[in-house]
Parts: sequence; C-alpha cells; structure tokens
Amino acid sequence: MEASWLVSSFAWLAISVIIISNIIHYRRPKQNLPPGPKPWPIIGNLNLLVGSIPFRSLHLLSQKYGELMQLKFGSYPVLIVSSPEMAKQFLKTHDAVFASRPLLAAGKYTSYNYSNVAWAPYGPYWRQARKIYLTEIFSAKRLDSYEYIRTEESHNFLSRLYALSQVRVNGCGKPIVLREHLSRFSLSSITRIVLSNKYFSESKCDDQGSVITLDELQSLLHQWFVLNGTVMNIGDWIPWLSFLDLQGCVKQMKDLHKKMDRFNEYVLDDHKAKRDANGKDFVPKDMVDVLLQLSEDPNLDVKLTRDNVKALMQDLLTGGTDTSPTAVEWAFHEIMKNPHIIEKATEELDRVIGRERWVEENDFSKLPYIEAIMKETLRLHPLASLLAPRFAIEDCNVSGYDVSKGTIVLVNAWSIGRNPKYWDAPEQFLPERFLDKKIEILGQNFALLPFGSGRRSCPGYNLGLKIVRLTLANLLHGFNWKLPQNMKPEDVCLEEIFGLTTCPKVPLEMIIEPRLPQHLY
Ligand code: HEM
Repeated sequence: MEASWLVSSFAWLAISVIIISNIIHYRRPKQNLPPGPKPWPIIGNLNLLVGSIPFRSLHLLSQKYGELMQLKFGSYPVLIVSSPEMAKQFLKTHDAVFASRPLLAAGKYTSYNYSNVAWAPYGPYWRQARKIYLTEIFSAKRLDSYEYIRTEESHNFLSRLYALSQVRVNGCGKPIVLREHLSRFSLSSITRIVLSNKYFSESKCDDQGSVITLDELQSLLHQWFVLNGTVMNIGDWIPWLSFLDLQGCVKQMKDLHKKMDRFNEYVLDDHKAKRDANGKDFVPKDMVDVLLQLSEDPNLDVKLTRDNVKALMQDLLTGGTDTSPTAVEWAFHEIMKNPHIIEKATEELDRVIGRERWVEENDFSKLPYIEAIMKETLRLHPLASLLAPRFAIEDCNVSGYDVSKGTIVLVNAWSIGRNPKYWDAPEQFLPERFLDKKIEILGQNFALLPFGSGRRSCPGYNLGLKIVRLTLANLLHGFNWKLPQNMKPEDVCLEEIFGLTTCPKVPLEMIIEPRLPQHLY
C-alpha cells in the first residue's frame, strides 16, 4: 500500500515538474522549422519519459508530421529526422555541424567523463580516438588476426547447442531460449578479442574479488546498456533539477561505474605487468594491449590517460556485446514467422558448403541469400532505432530550415527503413529485395542506416557484420529449427523493447535438431 502510494506520488511529482518546466521553458521556436505536434511538446516529453511507449509514438508522430519534426525535451529543442533526404542533410551535407553528442549524465558517470568514443564530444580527443579505432583496432589486418578466436568461440557455441539438442522431455526436444545462448557466445567472443579471457572464473569471485564471472560481467554490461539507453533521466532535460536526481539514475550510474572501474583497473594492471615484463619484445595480443601501447606513444596529439584507456576498453566491450546477438535474434524472429525462408537458406548452404563442414568467413561472398536475410533484418530492425543523438555545435541552415546551436537531432532509422517511397511492401520481410540489386548498408544509402552515417557512424561495423554473418549462417547450417508444438509461425511476436539497442520484447523459444554429422559438433 505504502509502496504504491510512494510510486504514484512520485509519478505525479515528476509529471507536474515536467509540465511546469515546459511552461517555463517552452518558447516558440525562433526557427522556421516545422513545429511538430502543436500542443504536444509536453506530451512528447511524457512519451519519452515513460519508457517503452515512446518509439512507436515517435514513428506515428513522424508519419503525421512529416520528415522533420520538432519536439522539446525539457529545455532542449529536439529534431526527429524521418526521411532519407533529410537524414542525408544532417549526416552528410552538414555532418560536421551535427557531429557532437549531447552531454548527458550517462556519458559523464558511466563512461569516464565522456572519454569513450560513443559519448565523446566532437573535438581533438574524439578525432584521435576514432582514428585509433579505424587504423589500429578495427583495421582489416587486426580483425583478420582474430579470426581464429571467432571460429573457436563459434564452434564452442554450436557444440553447447548440440548438447542441449540432445536433452529430451517426454520423448521430445526441450525448447531453448536462443537469446540466452547468443548473449553468452557474443560476450565470450568479444572479451577474448578485447582483453583475452583469463579474467573470468566459471562460478564465483576469487578471494581478492579481482576476477569476476562472465555472468557478473554480462549483468554489468546489461546495466550499462539500460542506463545509457534511458531517455528517462529528468535531470538531463531539465538541468536545474539535476541536483535532485529525482529518479536515482545518477546514483545507479555512479554505483555501476564503481563496479566496472574495479574490473577495468584489474585488467589494466595485469596487462601492464605483462607488458613491462616482456620489455621491448612485447607483441600486443589483444585490443587492450594495443591501447596501452598507444598510451605510451609520445607522438599522439592528445595523450591517452589511464582513464581514457579504460573508457575505450569499456567502449569496445559495450559496443560489441549487445549488437550482433540482437541482430541474429531478430533474424530468427522473422524467419520463424516465414519458414519458407529457412528452406531457401538451407538449400543455399547445402549447395555451397555441403554437409561435411561448417561455414567459414571466406565463404560469405558465396552465400548471397544469407547476406540478404541479414540485410533485410537490419532494415526492419535497425538495432539503434533512433541513431545515437547528434548535437548541433553551431547554428546551421538545413534545407531552408534554421536550426540553432544546441539542438539535439535524432535520426529515426526505424521509420526510414520502412519508408514506402523507397521500399516496396515495407512492412514485409523479403530478403529477395536484396538479391535483385546491390543495396549498400554502410551509410551511403540514406534509406538504410543500420550503422548510421558520416563522422559518427559505427566504427565496429566490420567486426559486427563478421559475427552476425558467421553466427546466422552456422545456426541455420547446423540445426533444424522448430517452434514449440503449441506455437504457430503467426504467433511469433515482433514487438520491440526500445533502448540503446532495440530488442524483441518476447524472447523466442525453439526446438533444435542437428543437421550435420555428429563428429562436426
Ligand atoms: C551488427 C552490429 C552493430 C550495429 C548494427 C551497430 C550500430 C551502430 C550505430 C547505429 C551507431 C550510431 C551511429 C550514428 O550515430 O550515426 C553505432 C556507433 C558505435 N558503435 Fe556500433 N554497431 C554494431 C557493432 C559494433 C561493434 C562490434 C563495436 C565495437 C566493438 C561498435 C562500436 C561502436 C562505437 C564505439 C560507436 C560510436 C561511434 C561514434 O560516436 O563516433 N559497434 N553503432
């Protein structure tokens, strides 16, 4: 009773504060922008503050109010960009003006004061860190050198699934929840690539508390995603209220940071000790080794501090953990709804790969239908439904509209991928549309923006795509997939949970049977 009273009082307090704040702060835009829903700025705010409603609402509002819609979140003007033409204006024509990020609490408290690439404001530090990513961390040579890790981890993952496929309940296969297994596979692959995997014990922390389990790390990264994906922190949008930390977001961020920093410190100390012990002969093995080596480089324009290295390491772990498995999970939601797609995909796999081996990375170019399934998945389910927020660093005229400095721009990749002007039958999952013509997905085609575009586009796309392709292809190659008996394809739920990455609301349960000879597992 008391708890529900508290919750409802709090909710009313929050709502009143937002309404009052809007009345105080909302001024008619001096710009000539299309205003968006007129009496709605307040409702727009509330939508964004209540969690899962906002995205669908934004999509519907965009459809009603057009390609460029102006909202107000607390004190900030916010533009929602929902057409390929307008996206091109912001992400290409005026990319430099909109290349910064808003300084939200999450970047400050969970990412070493905006030291990761994702939250860093546009400037010399971000430019240098981004260059390090492109030339050192994600270079083709470096990624190729980690291929053996992806292959080994993929094989371990498929073997685990094989073991589960043998479990019987009342003579039938036991359904598995694909999400759980994908997340674990992705985490163990990315941690091995970023920092080697010796920091994880199987079950519990060691006596010094310096080693954590993969489960614990997974839970920390999950919290990081939740707190960084939240647009619910009132203090971000109404700065004069931030000191109250009304919902306790900042407290949660600080608590999370403490735990992550303890782990990050341990990893750096250990890597540094190994490096010092080997002196000049030291050869970097993982991404943390590369970052540490660079932090000692006197020729860097901006010196990399210890906090910077920890922030970048964390950036790589967070960027790599939730993205690829969510894409594969969405692909399975769609193909289980459309089983004929599985038939076509396995026909291609049998013809090109045969049943005596697994798919390898150098097979990708020979599997156009698998590639088409992946692209169609990223069209209908871009992981960042709204691309990470851009922030105008100066006044700018965009296609005749005056956009003032300080405006936050959200590009609505979800609506753009379903724009009927660019896509036939946009709501249908039709991989074939990618077979007929070559459609680019890395940011040159503004009707399809799964990795964003321009200066702030995803630097990890190459690694992400390699993992998605390999996982999707081998899961289809290695197993027959069936829905549990009481479920039909049309029952597969495609609803989303909106966040930093947008994932399926209902995890899919499936029964699996091996397709390949036993010795391959
Ligand atoms: C299928 C996999 C992936 C998808 C769909 C994806 C998507 C995205 C998107 C949409 C953005 C925002 C772009 C923008 O604002 O214009 C982004 C940014 C970013 N991604 Fe990815 N990503 C993936 C994998 C990865 C991986 C594997 C890493 C690192 C290990 C990574 C690291 C980053 C970073 C650091 C940024 C921020 C870039 C900046 O602000 O300059 N991503 N990603």
